[in-house]
Amino acid sequence: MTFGDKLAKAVAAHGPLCVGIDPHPSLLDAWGLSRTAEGLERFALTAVEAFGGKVAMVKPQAAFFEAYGSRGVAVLERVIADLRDSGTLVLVDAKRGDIGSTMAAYAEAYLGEGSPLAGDAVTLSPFLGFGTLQPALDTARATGRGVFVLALTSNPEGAEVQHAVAPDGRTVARTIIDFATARNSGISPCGDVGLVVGATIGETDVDLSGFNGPILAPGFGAQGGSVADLKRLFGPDMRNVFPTSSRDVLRHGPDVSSLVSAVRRVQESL
Ligand SMILES: O=C(O)c1cc(=O)[nH]c(=O)n1[C@@H]1O[C@H](COP(=O)(O)O)[C@@H](O)[C@H]1O
Repeated sequence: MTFGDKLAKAVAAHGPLCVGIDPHPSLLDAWGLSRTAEGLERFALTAVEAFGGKVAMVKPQAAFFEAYGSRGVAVLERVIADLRDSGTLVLVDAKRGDIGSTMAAYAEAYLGEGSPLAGDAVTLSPFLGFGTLQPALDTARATGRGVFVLALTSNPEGAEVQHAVAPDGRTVARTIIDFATARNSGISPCGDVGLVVGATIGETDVDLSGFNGPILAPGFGAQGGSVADLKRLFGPDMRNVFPTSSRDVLRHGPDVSSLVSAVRRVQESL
């Protein structure tokens, strides 16, 4: 199965929502958990219980696990394994990007067959040059996994880099979109190179109509992005758009049924 096949199956079963597992220290406090690896584990496994098998994709944010060292990384490995067992796609949000030779090692860690940190996809940063991501694109293609490449991020600072104009007259974001479009060309039902386009980017004239891949839309929920923003940015059918929300769902924990209800409400709103 290609990554596009997996996405299509997941969307048909659950709709396009992605939910983030971002164990912010303040959320551990709010859930009555300690800011320790044990607290992290309880938080993350509660989220897995609530979201596994109920949404198309779950996005654990790696840094919140790495903050607890090797024990936190072990929790991330368990989260990835348990979610995959539940049939939910896992997008590991590690935002990797490095020179090509080192990128091959990141590719093996997050996309390699049998790696304990490999989910179904990983987020990548292309700001060392899109070409440096090639080892990850190749590993993803070979293992039926996917990547989501930052293009127009949800944070206000993103524009200073992403709207900058290259000597050929294209913006940096346009260049990234064009590379991703070329890589996905001709693949059905959609390519394995996704883009990250924030729900909060406001008015933009960036044309995504030729892009044949999934789009992750963060900024939806806690950062202010709404369903109306998604429709304005991506059109009414929102084909292959995966809005992702972390805090706005997680704040309903630790009660599993409250978390599930929050997910259901967001799914209905979409
Ligand atoms: O790649 C991402 O996931 C990402 C890209 C981006 O442009 N903006 C963005 O917020 N994210 C991530 O999406 C999540 C948003 O969390 P909430 O604002 O709590 O919904 C965090 O894990 C961010 O790291």
